[in-house]
This record gives sequence, structure tokens and C-alpha cells, in this order.
Amino acid sequence: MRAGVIVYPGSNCDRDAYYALELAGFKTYYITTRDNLDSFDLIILPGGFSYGDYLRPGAVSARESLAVKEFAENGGMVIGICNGFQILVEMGLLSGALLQNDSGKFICKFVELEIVDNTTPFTMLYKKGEKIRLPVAHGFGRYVSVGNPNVVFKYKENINGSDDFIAGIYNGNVLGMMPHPERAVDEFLGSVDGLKLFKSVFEYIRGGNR
Ligand SMILES: NC(=O)CC[C@H](N)C(=O)O
Repeated sequence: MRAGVIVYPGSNCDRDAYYALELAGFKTYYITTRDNLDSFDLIILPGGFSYGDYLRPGAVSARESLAVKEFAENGGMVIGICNGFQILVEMGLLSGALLQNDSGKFICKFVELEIVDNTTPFTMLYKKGEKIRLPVAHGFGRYVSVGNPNVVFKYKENINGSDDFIAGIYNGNVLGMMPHPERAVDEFLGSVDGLKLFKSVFEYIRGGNR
């Protein structure tokens, strides 16, 4: 199973994502938006400050990620984490918007989350209602929903003012989430709760559901 981690100018979680994907069993590659994506089973848009977060976080990257959009629209699996989630929303692949935290401050800490939906390709190895601990690190994580997004994760405490405590949503084959599962895949990182996410999607693809 082949996973591609898109490296934008300003990405800073690409190596963490690579490490997590390899642990879950993927053969992983660093790629750019100009690479051919046809041979990949999964594309990751990692966290960071792509294009310096100008004009809004994810705004510039979204407009140079047409190949990712096409990949997702053809049914390819895509995960956007933190800045990657911001890019997916700016691309219109996921609904809503990610605005500045209600505190106006950057938040960097472990938070508790609830698995709201374990029927997705990304969460099928978790239990419904399971509580997990993942780190967050964002200044623009306040999710404002438009329509009825499919909620996958909720914060236990509303750390950033998101509508309905929403921390992550999905739409078929596309997942976006503000917390960082790739930074919680080994005991020395303080939590292993993120690993099951990458293993879930690995198992899903291996089952021939691509
Ligand atoms: N860790 C990240 O991906 C940071 C996300 C984003 N640039 C923000 O500050 O909101």
C-alpha cells in the first residue's frame, strides 16, 4: 500500500506523518502537488504553515492542489491534518471554515477527544464513544460548520470555540481533523492513540475498498 505525503513550502509535520504511515504498514513517499498521484492509495496533507498561512491558512495551497482535488473526486483516500484540514476546507472538499481560535491565541497541548463515528475508513479500529488523547497545535482551529458535516471527532472541552465541539469531519473518502494523530503513535511521544487511525485506513484499503 502506497502513501504520499505532500510537502508544501512551510509544512512541518511531514516527517511525523511519514513515520506514522510507515508504522501502520504503508510504503511512504514525500511528494509535491506537481507529482503524478495515480499510483497512490492514500494522500496525506500534513500540518504546518504552508505558504506562511497567507492569505488565510490553507488558501494558497488549496489553489495549487488541483491534482489532489482530482484524486479525491475520483475516490482516492485523502487525510488532511491541521493545516491539511484547512487546505481541504479551502479546496471545498470538506464543508465549513477554520477561523482563529476564540482566545486569539495559538494552542499547543494534549487534548481529550471522543470518537463520534467509528464507521468511517479512518476510524473503524476505534470503538464508538472511545476517548483518546491527541496533541493539538493551531492558531486557526475554530471550526465553523456549514450544512451538516459528518462529524468523526469531538473535543471533550471546547478549546478553540468550534461549533458543537467539532474536531474532525469526513466526507466519504476525505478526512479532515485539527488534532495530530501522527504525533501520538509511540509511547515516547506521550500517547499511542493516533496509531489506530493510520492502521484503520491501511486495513480499509487492504480490504480492497479503494
Ligand atoms: N500545526 C499546524 O498545522 C498549524 C496549523 C495552522 N497553520 C494554524 O496555526 O492554525
